[in-house]
Amino acid sequence: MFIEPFIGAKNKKDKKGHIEVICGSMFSGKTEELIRRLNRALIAKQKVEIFKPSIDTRYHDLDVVSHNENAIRSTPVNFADDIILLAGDCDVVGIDEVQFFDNQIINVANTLANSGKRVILAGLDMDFEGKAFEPMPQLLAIAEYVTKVHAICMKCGDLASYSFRLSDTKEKVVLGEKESYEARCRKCYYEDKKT
Ligand SMILES: Nc1ncnc2c1ncn2[C@@H]1O[C@H](COP(=O)(O)OP(=O)(O)O)[C@@H](O)[C@H]1O
Ligand SMILES: Cc1cn([C@H]2C[C@H](O)[C@@H](COP(=O)(O)O)O2)c(=O)[nH]c1=O
Ligand SMILES: [Zn+2]
Repeated sequence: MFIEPFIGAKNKKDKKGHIEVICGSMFSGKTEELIRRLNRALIAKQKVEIFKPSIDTRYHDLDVVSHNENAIRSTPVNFADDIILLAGDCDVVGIDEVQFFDNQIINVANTLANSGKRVILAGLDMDFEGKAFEPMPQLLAIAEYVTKVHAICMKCGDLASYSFRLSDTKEKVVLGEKESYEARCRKCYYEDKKT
């Protein structure tokens, strides 16, 4: 379990910001872990703002919702830069589904952290083809703290780090849930991967 480097106790005016990234496959618990950290910051009476890309309306227009229906209120944004304007004077910024932002999210994360905020980003590290999901590799590079979480392989029950797409669609962005994707371990993912 991730132990927060500091939470509410530090003197606000000389607080240093930093970036945390939570990554992994679909169903690996990224959103649950994001919600857990944000709820703990709220308990510590920190001012928290949460964002998600407006493209992601799978469960709810406003809430960030995990696959097991944990939820936290968020602000959907069209562009990464909107987050700078909307974050205001908060202490903690949480962003879910970061893989759906363009590379400007890297500058946004740095700007927020450099202004003293704790920035927590959650998203897919790989797409359905088993390739890096930009801009995640760059976010991993600039983060002070990285957590990779794992799902359970739907074929063999081992730990899973791949998101296997059940349909033949080749577009990179296809929103979906259990009807469209399965968490798989390396072996089970490559056994059935379409070339
Ligand atoms: N194959 C799976 N492996 C692990 N958890 C799964 C799986 N399929 C469904 N779940 C559910 O998904 C939850 C995690 O959901 P969530 O935090 O939204 O994941 P992510 O954001 O990584 O997609 C788990 O607590 C569990 O209830
Ligand atoms: C692998 C992969 C996934 N997606 C989509 C499918 C879901 O809508 C989200 C991921 O959600 P989660 O919270 O991580 O379960 O991304 C996609 O568009 N392209 C892909 O390659
Ligand atoms: Zn497997």
